[in-house]
Amino acid sequence: MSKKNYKLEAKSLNAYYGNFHALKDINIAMEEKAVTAFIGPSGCGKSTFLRTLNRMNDYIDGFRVEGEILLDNRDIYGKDVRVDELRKEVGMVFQKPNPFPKTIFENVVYGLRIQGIKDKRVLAETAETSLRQTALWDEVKDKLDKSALALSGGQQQRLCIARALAISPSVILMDEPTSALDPISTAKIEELIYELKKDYTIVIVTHNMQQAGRVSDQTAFFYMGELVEFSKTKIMFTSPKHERTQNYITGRFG
Ligand SMILES: Nc1ncnc2c1ncn2[C@@H]1O[C@H](COP(=O)(O)OP(=O)(O)OP(=O)(O)O)[C@@H](O)[C@H]1O
Repeated sequence: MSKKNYKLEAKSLNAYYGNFHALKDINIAMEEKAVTAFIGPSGCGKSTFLRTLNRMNDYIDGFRVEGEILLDNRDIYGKDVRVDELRKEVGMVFQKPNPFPKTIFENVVYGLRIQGIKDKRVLAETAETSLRQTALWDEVKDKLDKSALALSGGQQQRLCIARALAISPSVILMDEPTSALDPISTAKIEELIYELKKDYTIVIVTHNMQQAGRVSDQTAFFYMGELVEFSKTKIMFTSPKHERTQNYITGRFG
C-alpha cells in the first residue's frame, strides 16, 4: 500500500505560552485541496493551532512548540525554513476584515509590492485575477483607485482573501472569517470557500456548526488543548465517536 501524501500534518505537536500548555500532543493529517474545519469551545486552542501552521505565533513572547508541522512533508519549524517563504505558501485571513488604508488595487497587490514586483502589467493582471477569484471584480473594477475602507464588511473580507490569493499560496488559513459578517456576506464567503478548494487547501476555524457542516470535508474537534476527534465532516456530524463531541455539536455546551 502506498503511503498517502498529506498537505499538512502535525506530529506530536505541543505548544506552550510560557508555562501554559495550550496544545497537547496533536496528531492530524490534512488532505490537499480539501477544507478542514476546526471546531470546539472558546479557549480550546483552535486559533493557536491554526497559527502554528504558518508560524504566526512566533511573534508572541514565551510561545514555543515541540513536535513537527509538515507542509508537503517538510517541517516548517525546521532550521532551514524561511518564515517569509512559508507565509507566501500559507496565506491567512482573519476574523475581522483588515484591509490597509490604501486603494483597493494597492491592497490586492500589496504582497507583490513587498516582493519588489514593479511590472505594471503583472500587478494589473494579478489584481484582476485575484479579484475575479473572490467574485469581487465586477463590484470594484470601476473603483480600483478608491479606498478599500469604503467597501462593505463583506466586500472587505473578500478583498482580504484576494490579497492572500495574489501571492499564490497553496494553503489558506481562515480564522473565523465570517463571524463579523451579515448572513448574505457569509453565504458569499462560504460559496467562495467551496470554489477555492478546487485549487487550494483550506483550514477554517469556526464557531458555527452549520458552517462547518456546509463548507468542510473534514472536521477536527478540540477540547482544552486536545484534539478529541477528527473525521470526515459528514461522519462527525451524524455519528461522532466521543460523547464530548456529540454534546458540543448538538449545542449542549459551548
Ligand atoms: N498570547 C497568548 N498568551 C497567553 N495565552 C494565550 C495567548 N493566546 C491564547 N492563549 C491561551 O491559549 C488557550 C487557547 O487559546 P486560543 O485562542 O487558541 O483558543 P480558541 O479555541 O481559538 O478560542 P476562541 O474560540 O475563543 O477564539 C486559551 O486558554 C488562551 O487563553
